[in-house]
Formats: sequence, C-alpha cells, structure tokens
Amino acid sequence: FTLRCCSSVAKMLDFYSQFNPSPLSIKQFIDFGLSASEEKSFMFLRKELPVRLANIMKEIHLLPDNLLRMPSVGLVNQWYALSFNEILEFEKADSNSTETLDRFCKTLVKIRNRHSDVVQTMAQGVMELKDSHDVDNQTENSIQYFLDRFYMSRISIRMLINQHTLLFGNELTRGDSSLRHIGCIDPQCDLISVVKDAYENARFLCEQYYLSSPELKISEHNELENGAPVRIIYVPSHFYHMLFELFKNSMRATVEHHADTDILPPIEVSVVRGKEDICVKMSDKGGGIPRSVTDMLFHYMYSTAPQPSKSDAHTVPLAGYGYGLPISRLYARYFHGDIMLLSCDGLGTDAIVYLKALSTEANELLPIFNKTSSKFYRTTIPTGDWSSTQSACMEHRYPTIS
Ligand SMILES: O=S(=O)(c1ccc(O)cc1O)N1Cc2ccccc2C1
Repeated sequence: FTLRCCSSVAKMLDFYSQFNPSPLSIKQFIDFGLSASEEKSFMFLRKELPVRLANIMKEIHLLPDNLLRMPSVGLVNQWYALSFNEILEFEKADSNSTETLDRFCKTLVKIRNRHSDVVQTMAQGVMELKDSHDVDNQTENSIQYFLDRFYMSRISIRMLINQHTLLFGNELTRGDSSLRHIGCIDPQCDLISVVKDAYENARFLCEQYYLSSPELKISEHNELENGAPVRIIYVPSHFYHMLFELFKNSMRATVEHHADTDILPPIEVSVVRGKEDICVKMSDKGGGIPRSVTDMLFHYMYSTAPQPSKSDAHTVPLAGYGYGLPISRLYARYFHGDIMLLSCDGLGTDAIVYLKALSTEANELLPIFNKTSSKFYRTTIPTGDWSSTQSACMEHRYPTIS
C-alpha cells in the first residue's frame, strides 16, 4: 500500500488531466453491457475514472480563492483527492485476478458512498461564501460556470461506477423489470409510466403539506408509430429525477396560486415522440413568474437558501438548497437533451424536457479541462454592447423552490 506524498499526486493530476474524457453514447453503454467482460470494463475504468476526476480536480483549483478557502469546499477537495488516489492503486494491478476485480468493485462502492453528499456540501460552501464575503458578478459567473461542469462531471462518474457495479458487482438488482435493464439503462423505458410514478410521489408530498393537490391530465403523441407508446433507451432514474422536481414546482405553484379557491386547475403533461426529439411538456396554471426572474431559477447563487441564523433557527427554509432545477437540467443535458422553462407571468409555466429520440445521438456531454475552460475563470466580463438603463438592483432574490 503506497502512500503517495502530495507532490506525486500533483504530478499524477497533471498527467491524467492532459487526457480528454472519452464520452460514451447510450448505444455504447448498451453494447458494452451486453458483451464486455468485467476485465475489459476494469481496464477502461482504471484509466477513464482518473481522467475524469483529474479534469475536474484541476478546475476546482482554479476557483476564486474566497470560495476555495471555504471549509466545505476544502472537504469536497479532500474527498476527490482520496478517491483519485484509491483508483490509482489499480494502475498496474493484475486485471486477470478475480481478487483485483473484486477489490476494484469494493473500491468503487466506497468512493460512491464517500461522495454521496457532495451536492449539498458544495451548496454549503456557496452559502459560507455568501455569508462571509460580498460576491461580485465575476465570482457569481465563475461559480455558475464551475458548478454546472462540476455536477455534470459527477453525474458522469457516478454513471460509470453504477454501470460497472450493477453489471459485475454482486449488488441486488431489483425484480423482473431489471431483467431487461442493462445496468441502470432501460432499453424500453416507457416514459408515461415514469411520469405517473413521479406524479404520484410528488402528489403524496403535496397532499401532506398543503392537504390538497392538482389532478394530472396526461396525453401521448407518437409521430413515428401512430398510437404506439413512446419508448426510449434511457436511464429511468435520471428521467424520474427531472419529472419529480418539475412536478414539485408545478404543484407548489398551482396550490399557492389558488389558495383562495378549492378548484385547482390540473397539471397537463404531453409526451411527444418526434423524428429527432422526444419532448415531455408540463404545463401548470400556477401564476407563472416574470421573465426577469426565470433565468435565476437555474442560478446556484440565487437558489442557495441563506443560512438560518441561530436566532430564527425555527424558520427552517422551505426549500433545501433549491438546486433541483439546475441539476435536473444537467441530467437532461448529460445525454444531449435539455430543459427549458417558458413562463407567462400571471398565468402559469410550461416546462419542456427535451430528450434525444435516437440512442446513437444520445452521447455523454462532458466538461473538458483545457485552456478555454481555464481562461473562463480569469477573464473579466466584457462591458455591455447594448444600451441599458442602470441595471436593476440584483438584491431581490426569488424564493427558492425545493
Ligand atoms: O416559477 S414558477 O412559475 C415555476 C417554475 C418552475 C416550474 O417547473 C414550474 C413553475 O410553475 N412558479 C414556482 C412557484 C412556487 C411558489 C409559488 C409560485 C410559483 C410559480
């Protein structure tokens, strides 16, 4: 067991961050899952995981000093350094021995558990920064840019770990539905059933909190095979995560906007299969929000609830850290999809989830550490080249949506 002193970790970081991460398509995940051996998967991961870890670790070190010095960011940094080291132990290991392969699986599970709280720990770091420093525009932009890339990198690393441990580890795979699953991918994911699952679970929470909840009106439209259910090769847990978040927002909006009456307008969901895109549109009559605020819903800084001061500790923020929307959008973008919000202030909001209809186009979208990304942290924001009045005070903050 060789303990690397910090200097050689720095050298290893430089070495592995020179490689670009290799994006896999959903099709490759499927083919790999159907035919690859545990040894081949091990050979790929013991290189690819350090490459992806090193690429994002180099970017962590480019963060504004104020943020980097926050205790929570230091903790996350340590977790990444530890995990990077643990995988490097397998660099020269014998891929033929089952002992090596078993130990590798156990190490992956240990790393996945170590990083389970990274999202809220980073959010805590952003809050520590807000509570201790004034955050200028440049810092806010760097944080937005970094967290999108950091959380996308984390989604991709957890995807690789989950595929390997589900396919080759001795993890319990669920009942019959998992017989056709390849790791965490369902080759025939029926979107309507996931929509219904997310609705029922969000509705349960809504009833508990508000003692009422809007109905669901669902419709399906298949342009390619008229009348056939819309199916996609996708990761059901990613799709569920997005829908659950959007239902929570729409339900909260609908109930709060119609607090006076008992008649709640239903939430309407359309699942549409087109030639290139699969869309899931969720429409609510929750009163919507002004255009000036819509962008902020995807901003980490504005979605970070203030630290409840000791005095009013009883007012636990309604929302957690409100990263639900930005992270849901990353899940959609991870396989080259997207989430867009179109709000009509005074009426309601349409949220559209775009997914790639063809699995060959659904490739991983991965951040790359290079001169371009590094430059982003140093350049100042160019002065505006369109006339603008005194910019509206950015003090107002939109209440976070959990
Ligand atoms: O901003 S929203 O239009 C809104 C945003 C995202 C979404 O998915 C659905 C939405 O409806 N909306 C969220 C919310 C919460 C409490 C009170 C009123 C509102 C209005």
